[in-house]
Amino acid sequence: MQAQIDEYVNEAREDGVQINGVTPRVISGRGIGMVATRQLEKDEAIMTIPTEAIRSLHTIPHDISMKLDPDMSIHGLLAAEVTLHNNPSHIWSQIIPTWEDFQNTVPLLWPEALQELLPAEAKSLLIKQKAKYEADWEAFRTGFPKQDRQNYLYAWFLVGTRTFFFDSPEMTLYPLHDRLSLLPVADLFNHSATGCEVSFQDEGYTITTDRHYDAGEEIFTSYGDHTNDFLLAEYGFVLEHNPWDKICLDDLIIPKLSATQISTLKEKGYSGEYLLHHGSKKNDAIFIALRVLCSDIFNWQKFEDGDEDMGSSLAEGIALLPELLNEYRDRIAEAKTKIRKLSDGKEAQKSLLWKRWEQIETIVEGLVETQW
Ligand SMILES: C[S@@+](CC[C@H](N)C(=O)[O-])C[C@H]1O[C@@H](n2cnc3c(N)ncnc32)[C@H](O)[C@@H]1O
Repeated sequence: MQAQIDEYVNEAREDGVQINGVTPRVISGRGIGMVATRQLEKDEAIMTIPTEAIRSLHTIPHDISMKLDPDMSIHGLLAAEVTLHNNPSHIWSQIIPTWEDFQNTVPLLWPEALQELLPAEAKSLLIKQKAKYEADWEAFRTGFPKQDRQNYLYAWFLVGTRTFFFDSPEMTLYPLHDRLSLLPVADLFNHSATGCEVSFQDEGYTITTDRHYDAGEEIFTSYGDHTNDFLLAEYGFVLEHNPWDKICLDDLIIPKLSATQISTLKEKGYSGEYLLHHGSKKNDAIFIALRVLCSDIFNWQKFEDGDEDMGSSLAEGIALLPELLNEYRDRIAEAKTKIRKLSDGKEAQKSLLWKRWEQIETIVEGLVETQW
């Protein structure tokens, strides 16, 4: 594999990519990652990718884009190009994750019985992801009717898990989440909660060290301040230590809300994603939902005017938490029992899901002790 990785790097260098003090290596449990080849100091530019090497909307070949819906997402277009031009003998095809790698880790490719057991945040992300994929697939198969659904899904995931945020002027017509680009070699950085800085200027991208690194250390970028449910649904992994991790209480709170409470919360933009962690603020969606839950009439005007406690509705909302967390403990135990008994699904899939529930259990136990 290292020979293919080296060839991929050499090809990128020919396209103007500059690599300084780092190199890709196979890393146990993480596919390929970037490693320091020497001691690196903070603020060193370890990689530059010139604009000519960036693949995005502007590089989609005309013979592909002309057959596709002009409103198709950039994600969908890049996946179309990867599907149609993916040449198995090309070096990129030899180093990227396989279909089986994705099947093991990415919930969208798991059996439904296992998807049903995802925690609330991951499950709601999965629903959105399915809708996006179906829209892109529909557009792709309309333009290219002979193409295979699985090949497109594979390409769609490759793109989804290895693209960078690209904020060029032509991107302004697209939603933020779809302003995507593919960058050679930079797509081999793995994620950690904090990592090297990725910046974009007119000349291209630069990746700069965020701290000192010793030779041999793995070098990460951060894909964002994501929870482990997000990382699981979007990228197919969870971090062991994730300061951005949160638990989602939607499944416990929403069924307890009346229809009127649900519509009031929706109207005010708090219809879900009731996430809780040690650092949750009193004006986060979860506390607002809890306050609405225990007040007959929630006075939004007073709340929006900054009346923090409004006749102690905050204290009443907080008082609901111990019972909710206890209920969550039962849900966790139930989910773990179901995973253990499930005949569907591969061991790798089940053990990743199990691990996520164990992490949630640890968070819940910590939150039970928290004084709000
Ligand atoms: C941009 S690619 C990074 C390169 C990738 N490891 C490879 O072999 O091609 C993103 C993918 O790498 C893996 N990954 C990234 N960060 C990881 C981490 N901290 N732990 C485990 N897997 C990680 C996940 O499979 C993710 O979807």
